[in-house]
Amino acid sequence: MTRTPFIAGNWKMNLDHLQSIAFVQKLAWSLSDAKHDFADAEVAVFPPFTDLRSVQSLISADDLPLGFGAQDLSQHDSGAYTGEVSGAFLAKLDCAYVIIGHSERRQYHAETDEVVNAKVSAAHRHGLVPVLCVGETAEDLEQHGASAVPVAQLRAALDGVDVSKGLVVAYEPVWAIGSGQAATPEQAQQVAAALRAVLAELAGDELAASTRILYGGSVKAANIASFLREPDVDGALVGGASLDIDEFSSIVRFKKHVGA
Ligand SMILES: O=C(CO)COP(=O)(O)O
Repeated sequence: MTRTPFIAGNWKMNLDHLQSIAFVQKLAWSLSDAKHDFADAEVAVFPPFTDLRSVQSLISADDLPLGFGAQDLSQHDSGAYTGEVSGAFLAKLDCAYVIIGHSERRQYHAETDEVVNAKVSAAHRHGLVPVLCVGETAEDLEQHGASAVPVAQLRAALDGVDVSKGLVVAYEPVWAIGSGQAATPEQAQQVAAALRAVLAELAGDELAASTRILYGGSVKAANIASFLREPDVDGALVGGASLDIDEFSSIVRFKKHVGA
């Protein structure tokens, strides 16, 4: 079973819609000279909601080899939910993906496992592929080891969910996010393998073998190859380094080390 490597850039709350246009143009230019290297990797950006229309127009007008998605969605489809954004609206903007359950949403916006589960279903109702984030805090790591919390979060998020509707899992240890201290490739592999075992149990071996599991947390050009060499790590969810065009395109180029 081959899984196409996936390099995803989570811009978080950075770049307004005008900046996003200049950024995507430069990124596409920077990637174009590496086309032969990344032809079989998938690259996607996750801009703020307000940029999505601009990014969509640019990517479709110039037929750029980039996917895109949103950083969150509402668990509801429409109605009196001030400030929320429906998956239906994201689908209308051609988003392929939506990040769900990022630790910053869990931490600063009190998103529980139940809310994350409802959001995964909402994404599926609208044909969006969730990029489902799970990960342990430093405290969890110390008390329970690396896998326990991510595995529990995955089980809760997928309770009652039909995984065949599409799923990408991102393992992001909270302590590694924005800290400059990435997990070791061995830890990323250990947790990715544990997550894949849960997918096999819930959805069968075939779906587990075809679902991409990303690592996220202080990924940069200097360490991407070490993660992609691990058999169960299929790509990266990149935060800070996705805002630096040279760094992000170097990360994308490193995909050629997969399976090396
Ligand atoms: O949270 C992340 C991606 O979703 C990772 O962020 P950094 O790459 O900045 O550590």
